[in-house]
Amino acid sequence: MKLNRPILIGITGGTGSGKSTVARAIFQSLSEKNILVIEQDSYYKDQSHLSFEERVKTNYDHPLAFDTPLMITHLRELLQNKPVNKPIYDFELHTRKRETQHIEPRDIIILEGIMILDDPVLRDMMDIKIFVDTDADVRIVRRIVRDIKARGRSLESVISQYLSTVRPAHLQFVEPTKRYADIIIPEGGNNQVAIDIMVTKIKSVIRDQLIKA
Ligand SMILES: Nc1ncnc2c1ncn2[C@@H]1O[C@H](COP(=O)(O)OP(=O)(O)O)[C@@H](O)[C@H]1O
Ligand SMILES: O=c1ccn([C@@H]2O[C@H](COP(=O)(O)O)[C@@H](O)[C@H]2O)c(=O)[nH]1
Repeated sequence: MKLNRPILIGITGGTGSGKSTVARAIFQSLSEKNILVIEQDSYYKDQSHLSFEERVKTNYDHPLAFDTPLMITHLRELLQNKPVNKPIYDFELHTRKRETQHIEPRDIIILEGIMILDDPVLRDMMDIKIFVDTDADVRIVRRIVRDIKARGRSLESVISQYLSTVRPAHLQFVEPTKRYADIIIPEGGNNQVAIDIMVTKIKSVIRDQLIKA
């Protein structure tokens, strides 16, 4: 199948809300496997010019922490069926790796991240916008487990970062973008009814694009 142009689906929500889990569930439920998932996290700014101590102090929940112009450029290229070299982010070192990942364009592109509905240019590029809505207490518990297991953090550092930057920035920048979503999915990946509705909608957007092709 080759679509007239690739479809871009945005999935946002707070940290630990289940964005990646929803992206995976949509991928698994679609028989069409020409899908690419891009994490906004890959586009955190390069901080190799800073010392590790300085990098730890960065507010990673502020829109300015991301290299949004580069992400928009890459998404535009993918939507024009061109390949890109995507940055790779190292969460333990808080900076970009030297190597990049070569990504070929696909018919369906899922972009997931905490701040993807904040930028009006990015919003306008999306065919479907999803907000995964999960209570803050559930999200922080999930984040503690994940950050200790997968991102090399201590319990104290996760709690201190959550209270100083993650929580205030969530209320200021992430939560307000809910108003831009086409659909709000409570509880994320285990909400099979919402996943089925999204898959039906994605199939209808694919059909529209096939008719235009
Ligand atoms: N509905 C759920 N029930 C239980 N655990 C979940 C659920 N959704 C996600 N998780 C777990 O919570 C953690 C964060 O989920 P993830 O999808 O990575 O969130 P996000 O991408 O929004 O940060 C992961 O370890 C994941 O396995
Ligand atoms: O160097 C970094 C970069 C980011 N973070 C935190 O990651 C989350 C976003 O990732 P999710 O997968 O959506 O949870 C964000 O809240 C940042 O605080 C970090 O800790 N260090």
